[in-house]
Amino acid sequence: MTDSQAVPPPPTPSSPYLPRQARIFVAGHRGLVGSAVVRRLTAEGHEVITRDRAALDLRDAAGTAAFLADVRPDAVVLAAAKVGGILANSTQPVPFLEDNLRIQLSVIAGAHAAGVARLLFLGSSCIYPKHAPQPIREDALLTGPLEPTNEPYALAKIAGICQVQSYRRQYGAAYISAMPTNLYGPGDNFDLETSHVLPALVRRFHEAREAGRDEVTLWGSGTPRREFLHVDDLADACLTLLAGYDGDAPVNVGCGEDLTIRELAETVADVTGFTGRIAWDTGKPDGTPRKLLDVSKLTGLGWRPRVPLRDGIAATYAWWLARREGEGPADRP
Ligand SMILES: NC(=O)C1=CN([C@@H]2O[C@H](COP(=O)(O)OP(=O)(O)OC[C@H]3O[C@@H](n4cnc5c(N)ncnc54)[C@H](OP(=O)(O)O)[C@@H]3O)[C@@H](O)[C@H]2O)C=CC1
Ligand SMILES: C[C@H]1O[C@H](OP(=O)(O)OP(=O)(O)OC[C@H]2O[C@@H](n3cnc4c(=O)[nH]c(N)nc43)[C@H](O)[C@@H]2O)[C@@H](O)[C@@H](O)C1=O
Repeated sequence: MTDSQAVPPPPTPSSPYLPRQARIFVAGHRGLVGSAVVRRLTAEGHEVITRDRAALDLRDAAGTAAFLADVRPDAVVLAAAKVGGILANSTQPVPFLEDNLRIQLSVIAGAHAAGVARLLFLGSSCIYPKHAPQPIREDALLTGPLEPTNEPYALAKIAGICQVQSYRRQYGAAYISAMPTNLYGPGDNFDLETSHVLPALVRRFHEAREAGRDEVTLWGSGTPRREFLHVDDLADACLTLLAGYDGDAPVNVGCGEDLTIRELAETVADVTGFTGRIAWDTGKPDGTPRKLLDVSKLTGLGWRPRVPLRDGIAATYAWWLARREGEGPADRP
């Protein structure tokens, strides 16, 4: 059990930006982030509106605008996106660029046309330059070249920030952007080809132990540093921002600490009970060397991360095992 499950976060005070009775459309509600945001908003007593992708493809601007005009939510959380780890980003640049641009255009423009007063757009820490000074402040945006493995995705996200800022500037819309670091938790993608590193490691070590293998090969050199935030902490941050932030600049969301991929691997091996050797396939990309976020803007609003990394990994491992036993293959559709 994670800390956040054991002790519920304090209720967010009712705010002019997000009244207690606000009806909120969460785009991407089946994903890692969207499902956590739905849990958190529901716990706060909000009415949450969702649509499955089969009923509404958010790349369809006309369909999305019609849906939003019909439902008229008070607020939108845009957590729908084409998302994946370093390999998926490298091998599928077209949907990482185009799907994300199209989803953002549909949802943000559709929300404004429907009179939606409040919107939170989720970007990613990969928007910052590859060699940005660490920890990375929000004003590092557009100060240098991007990391090539996820440049199409990063450019789509930068366009999303600019779109939000443009609606603020031209129409005075109270739309805002958050830039989360690498996330993990229940609801994550455990497909080894498309996932991020943390769920991939959980699965690799578990399956190696189960099969009695004494070596696991991971990607890259193990030297890049990453910051990992539990998705329940991210959901709390989304509430903090929706209730208390109305600025032009995106706001970083991270835990303020990072570690090497090798250190992460050792922790995950320990949690999953794998005692064999860890090998590194240096033919696979490392990606950006480091992307630790400066989170002083968010902590200045009173938010704090609550889930320690090791506890969060153990809870995520338990979630994946339970889901696997209950529902067959752990991969998402
Ligand atoms: N995971 C991470 O480490 C990080 C994530 N983020 C950001 O957080 C947000 C959410 O990411 P995350 O939850 O991890 O991603 P997931 O892949 O877990 O979830 C994405 C969601 O978007 C939905 N979606 C994708 N395309 C469409 C579409 N065309 N129409 C309708 N729905 C669609 C998916 O639907 P379906 O379930 O049907 O596939 C899914 O529910 C993204 O903006 C991402 O950039 C930022 C930093 C790190
Ligand atoms: C959130 C962020 O996520 C992506 O960036 P990333 O942080 O580089 O992504 P990642 O989690 O996939 O990898 C982190 C590190 O881990 C190493 N690594 C080792 N072994 C495995 C492994 O088995 N799988 C994966 N995926 N990585 C591995 C891997 O080589 C890399 O050095 C962006 O594309 C973009 O989508 C984005 O915004």
